[in-house]
Amino acid sequence: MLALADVTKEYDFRPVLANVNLTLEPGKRYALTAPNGSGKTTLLHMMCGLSRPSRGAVTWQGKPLSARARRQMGVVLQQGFLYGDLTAVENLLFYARLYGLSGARKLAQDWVQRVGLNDAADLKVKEFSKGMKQRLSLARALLHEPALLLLDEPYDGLDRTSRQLFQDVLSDRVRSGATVFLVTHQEDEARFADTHLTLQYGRLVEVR
Ligand SMILES: Nc1ncnc2c1ncn2[C@@H]1O[C@H](COP(=O)(O)OP(=O)(O)OP(=O)(O)O)[C@@H](O)[C@H]1O
Repeated sequence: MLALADVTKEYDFRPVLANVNLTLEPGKRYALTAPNGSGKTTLLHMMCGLSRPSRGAVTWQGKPLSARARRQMGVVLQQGFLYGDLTAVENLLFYARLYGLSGARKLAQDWVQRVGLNDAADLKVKEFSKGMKQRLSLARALLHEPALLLLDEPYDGLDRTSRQLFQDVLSDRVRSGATVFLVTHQEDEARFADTHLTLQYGRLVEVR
């Protein structure tokens, strides 16, 4: 599926990532832990096509990242991609229609329930707490059943119940054959991964 070949990223000629090579496999969990400012978000943004490498290539099934490839991905990033003036259900409906999914309303309602937001289904998202927004972002990212899920510190600020919910939903997706790539500051989370990665001086290395 997604592969990075000799990917280097510089900001104003300052290297952040150097010659990163990575090939993701279906049905696997990856965790990336590394200190603040080491380039984790930068890497994730290149993986989902939000930013381009300075050198090297990001490919999907051997071809350059296209809009079609990006439809195979679900992302939970620091920016939630949610509309504050829409309710939880309306947000999911918006994305379901954007993806051209059939049974959009039922799907939106099911996902609101799946992430435990039933009581807040018709509340505007601007009235949501951070944890509620994160739950809705997870639902938004999974609506279209992506083959690859990329998450940037999804557990940040979540209570134990929300965290367990995330873990359950992610495990469920992996069992269905999806790949999960998780950036986290929580080393204990990395234990659940098939592959634990870190960044050292801009290079991606496996933690053994
Ligand atoms: N758009 C940008 N322009 C210039 N420099 C940037 C930009 N984005 C990130 N950087 C720099 O690149 C480096 C890596 O940033 P990045 O956000 O990828 O790190 P991170 O590992 O995700 O950090 P954190 O754990 O704090 O979220 C930092 O030094 C940061 O200042």
